[in-house]
Amino acid sequence: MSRYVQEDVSSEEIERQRALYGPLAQSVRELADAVIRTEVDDAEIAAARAGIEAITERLRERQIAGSYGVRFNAAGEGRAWGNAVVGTRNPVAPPLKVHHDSSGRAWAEFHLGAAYEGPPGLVHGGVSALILDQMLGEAAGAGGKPGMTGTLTLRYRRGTPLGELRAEAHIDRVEGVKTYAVGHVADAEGVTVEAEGVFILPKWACRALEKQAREQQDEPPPTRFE
Ligand SMILES: CCCCCCCC/C=C\CCCCCCCC(=O)SCCNC(=O)CCNC(=O)[C@H](O)C(C)(C)COP(=O)(O)OP(=O)(O)OC[C@H]1O[C@@H](n2cnc3c(N)ncnc32)[C@H](O)[C@@H]1OP(=O)(O)O
Repeated sequence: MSRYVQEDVSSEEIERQRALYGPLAQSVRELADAVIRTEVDDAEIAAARAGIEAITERLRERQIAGSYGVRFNAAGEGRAWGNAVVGTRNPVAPPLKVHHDSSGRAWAEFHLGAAYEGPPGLVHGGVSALILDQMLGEAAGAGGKPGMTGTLTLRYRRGTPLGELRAEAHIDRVEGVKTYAVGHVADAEGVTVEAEGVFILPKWACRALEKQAREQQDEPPPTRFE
């Protein structure tokens, strides 16, 4: 089943939901950080666990079947709120607020805390790959050619400290359905991880985009999601 969902919701309703679910996810991020770092006594841990399980049960009373997917409204606004990097509703996502320009550039400033640790005090290499996968994909989408990651190559130049970071990406070149993008993660001292990747507009999406273009004539299809 496709997780690209067309929903008839207004921009106002999207804003209402963002204001509701964004802070909920943020509270759970705080919880994850607190769980890693707490030093309270055993009885407090047991009580906290019971409280958390009760809340989980309340939220489970009504659930989406499956994952959140990507939801579009009639205005072409796309919501990838379950996305592991940018998802407004996903507590696992830092989340990154990605800025774009139409030349195929994407950038974000963000904070990675204790939940993203690999080597002591440093960001897990897989987390850096996760972030760069998204950022290079966002650059490809910003340039008008969204795609699935075909190949992603990383060079870890030095450890990335947990804390305030910046990621950037841009399109290097486009060859048909393949968009080559490059980017990096940096701390205040400079680049820590470099990435290059090829993002491929899948055959099924080519067909969907052609159909959409036929239906909407000159309106460009949505290529970015937040
Ligand atoms: C209504 C609009 C919809 C738009 C939808 C776009 C979706 C993106 C959305 C949102 C962007 C936001 C940002 C997200 C960022 C995160 C992205 C991820 O994490 S993606 C998850 C990880 N990646 C996978 O799971 C891919 C799994 N692989 C596949 O699905 C296919 O293999 C795919 C789509 C990559 C290619 O399949 P084929 O059937 O469409 O095309 P074939 O004919 O095989 O290849 C086309 C060309 O690409 C090359 N190619 C194929 N696979 C390659 C690869 N792995 N590496 C390099 N080149 C590859 C081929 O050699 C061919 O090149 P030649 O035309 O001959 O020059």
